[in-house]
Amino acid sequence: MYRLDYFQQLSQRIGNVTVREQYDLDRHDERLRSLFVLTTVLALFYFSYTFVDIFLLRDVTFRSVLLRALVVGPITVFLFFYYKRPVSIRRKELAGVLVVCMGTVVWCAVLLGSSAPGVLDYFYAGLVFILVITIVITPPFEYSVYGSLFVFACLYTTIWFLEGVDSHYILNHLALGLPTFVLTLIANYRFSAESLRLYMAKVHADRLGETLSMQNAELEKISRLDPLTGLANRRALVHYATMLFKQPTAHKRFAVVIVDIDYFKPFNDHYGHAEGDNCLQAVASAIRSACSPEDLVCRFGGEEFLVLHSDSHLSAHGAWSLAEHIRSKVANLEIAHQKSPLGQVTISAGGYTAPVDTHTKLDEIIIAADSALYEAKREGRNQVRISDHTPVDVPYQRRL
Ligand SMILES: Nc1nc2c(ncn2[C@@H]2O[C@H](COP(=O)(O)OP(=O)(O)OP(=O)(O)O)[C@@H](O)[C@H]2O)c(=O)[nH]1
Repeated sequence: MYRLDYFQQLSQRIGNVTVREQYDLDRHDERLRSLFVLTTVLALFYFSYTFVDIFLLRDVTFRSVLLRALVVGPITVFLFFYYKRPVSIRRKELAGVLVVCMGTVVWCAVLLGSSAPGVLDYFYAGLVFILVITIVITPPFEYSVYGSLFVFACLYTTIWFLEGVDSHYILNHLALGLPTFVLTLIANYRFSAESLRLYMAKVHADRLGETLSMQNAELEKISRLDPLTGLANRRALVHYATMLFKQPTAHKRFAVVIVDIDYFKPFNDHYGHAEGDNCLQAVASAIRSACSPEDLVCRFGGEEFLVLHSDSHLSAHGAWSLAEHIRSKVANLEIAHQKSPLGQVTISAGGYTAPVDTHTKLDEIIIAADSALYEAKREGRNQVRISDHTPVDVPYQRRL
């Protein structure tokens, strides 16, 4: 039996646990809910049959009431309490099957003492116990097999002791009992295997979903990074600025500083493109180290960088200090540049500072900061300028 596909699948592993353990854990609540409902319905049926006993088997009425009330009743109550205990759903289902087996024994015991003529017709109802164990409760397949085997054995042992039974009756009974036993077990297997297949499909879909969302997060991260310098790119800048300006905190200010490497074309022409790339990387990390971790530092263009800094007490002087700090960090790299009148790689920086406002437009701020940068370039490079003009006044415009 344990070679069946269903069991092989159950013994596979999902991470540290087996499929069986995970399946039981994940579907505990759903299976328990249906156990509660089914047990209630079955108990109602079972106990209402006391009236059938009274009507059909008058000679065993007392026995019927006594056994149901003193044996099956307390066991059923106990079963409901057991369902609430923190044990695996498999055990609860097994407990359900055991109670049905117990109910069968009691039912057979009631019938055994009767000499009423209707008992032989009534005995056919015993097959319902098999239906309950295989199809109604649909416990795990193995419990279904053991449970229905027990019920089958119990019924066909009892049958010999009923009054008025002959071999024709037993054969007739078997003609219905045997197919019921086998076919309902097959139905249980198909149901169990199909539920497991659907569950596994869901597990795979969930896993795929997790992998995809991790990959998406990774792609999202990559799509916001400049591959050469590892800094944020323009896309990240737009995202960050949108978030910053969307929720202005009272009295919060911001500064944008645009940093441009001086005489970078001659550097590239003289030292080559690869050396130009190394220089860009070194300048990028110098800028990053001059800023705080909360600042957005992005590669804005070829040899241009942009810093977006926000601070409640930021003044034009604060923005100037930040830009100046960046300038000196780059100067301290002391990267030789024979084609620059300054003899080494330097930067010029232009900044703009203003209060954070929902009406702030990133392109207007950049125009203002760029205007300051233009001034720093014009005045000899390797220096910083900060503007706090309204951006519309600026004479120099650039594309974003
Ligand atoms: N190595 C390298 N060079 C780049 C990259 N992106 C842009 N550049 C170069 O950067 C140079 C920019 O030169 P310009 O805009 O003329 O500016 P500049 O020579 O620095 O002059 P000023 O800014 O006025 O001091 C060009 O030669 C571009 O080819 C890059 O990713 N790697």
